[in-house]
Amino acid sequence: MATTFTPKTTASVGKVILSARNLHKIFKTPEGNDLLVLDTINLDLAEGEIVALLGRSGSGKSTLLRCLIGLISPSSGEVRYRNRLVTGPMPGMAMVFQSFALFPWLTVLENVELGLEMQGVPEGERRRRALGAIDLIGLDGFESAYPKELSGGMRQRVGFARALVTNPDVLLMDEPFSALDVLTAENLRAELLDLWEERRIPTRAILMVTHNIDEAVLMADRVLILSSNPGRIISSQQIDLPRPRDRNDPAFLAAVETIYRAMTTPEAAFAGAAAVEIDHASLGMRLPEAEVAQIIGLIERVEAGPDRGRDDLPALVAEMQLDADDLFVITDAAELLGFAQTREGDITLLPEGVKLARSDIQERKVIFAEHLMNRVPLVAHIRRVLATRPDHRAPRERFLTELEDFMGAEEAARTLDTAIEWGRYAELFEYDAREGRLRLPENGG
Ligand SMILES: Nc1ncnc2c1ncn2[C@@H]1O[C@H](COP(=O)(O)OP(=O)(O)OP(=O)(O)O)[C@@H](O)[C@H]1O
Repeated sequence: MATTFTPKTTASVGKVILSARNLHKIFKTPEGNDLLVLDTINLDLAEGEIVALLGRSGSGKSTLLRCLIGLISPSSGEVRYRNRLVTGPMPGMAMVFQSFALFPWLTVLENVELGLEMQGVPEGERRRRALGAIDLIGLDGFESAYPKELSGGMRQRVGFARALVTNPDVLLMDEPFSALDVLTAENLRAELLDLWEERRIPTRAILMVTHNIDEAVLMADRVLILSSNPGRIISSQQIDLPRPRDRNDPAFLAAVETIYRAMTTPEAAFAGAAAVEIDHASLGMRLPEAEVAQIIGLIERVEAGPDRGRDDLPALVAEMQLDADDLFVITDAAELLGFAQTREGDITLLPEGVKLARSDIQERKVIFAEHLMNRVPLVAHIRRVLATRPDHRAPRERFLTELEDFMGAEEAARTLDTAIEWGRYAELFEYDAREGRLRLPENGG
């Protein structure tokens, strides 16, 4: 990483429109334990700016957007929109969702009108404004179509039209382009930026959640990075590049590298990577959902690469045609397992990673097993429980229930499935998916 992006301090932004002060959000796990998801969030969204919010999966980005727009209340702290306390959805703010969130039984026009219906706008005006929004977002001719007749890109246009029809002062977007194919996403991004630049929409500030570093640098004036477990804002980078931005411009590439660096600090990386002691509390460590084949594939690729054992993450993303976020899941796993380290936007293999890359299949399993037992308390715990049972078997549910003390049900299932995949590969235990039962291997493993 040779070039360094030096953020300029000239932000042509106006007064604060939306702010969060000392915001905390705690969820209850099904077992009734507290899960701190957002910790002391202080955030200002000012007039004239597009802000992108980046963070690992599960860091709390969607939760933060939902608190900001008043869909859920913070556990403590406050959100203010134009200095008024936000206690529920209010006119002036609108949201675009990743999943489009359209009603399948309503036409395009009816879906778009819905935003206004909820605000009590009379029917005639509703129709007029909905047709205007449909026209603005390039959906004319599709007014009477149903969502199932539309492509993903057209559906998301409906999602945008439904938000824009309310003339939002603040637009919040939760990964609005991530479910679209590359070209469609690029096209919609450019159109939204045109509407914004040419002031064809009254929107004065945009906050967008994204997984995509390139997209953040392409669109945003400022990029915020949220850490995981709990989510804290750990970095704010100004992107003062003229628009339209050119991805090949060295300043653009330098900005991308700066964000990669910020995303590979220990705080940004997957929380739990440092928790290696086997105690009950660290059972609650979420595992990055990477498959063994992906972890080993990455390690082999880095070991065989031009720099033998070190590589640049943006270059890997480009070469492997992955989203940065998908790559981070794999690098987080490699880091957690003690095979590699990511710093300053680079991945470097540790000696054990090099050894793994150079070993044959059987040796790899042994190395993997050793690292799992030493560094993943959940795997060691499963082994221990199986070893102490007379029949050396235990249902998956038994561990799931235990994990749900620490995290939400979905997260618990994902973490357990990851531990099972890793442990099976390492031949530490076997799993019968049909019976939902784990057991020690016949030979004791
Ligand atoms: N209603 C809820 N009850 C309990 N836990 C929840 C709830 N909503 C979210 N969580 C938990 O809060 C954490 C943050 O979730 P959130 O969806 O905000 O993350 P995210 O950064 O948006 O993730 P992604 O990028 O994968 O969409 C996760 O651990 C999730 O399981």
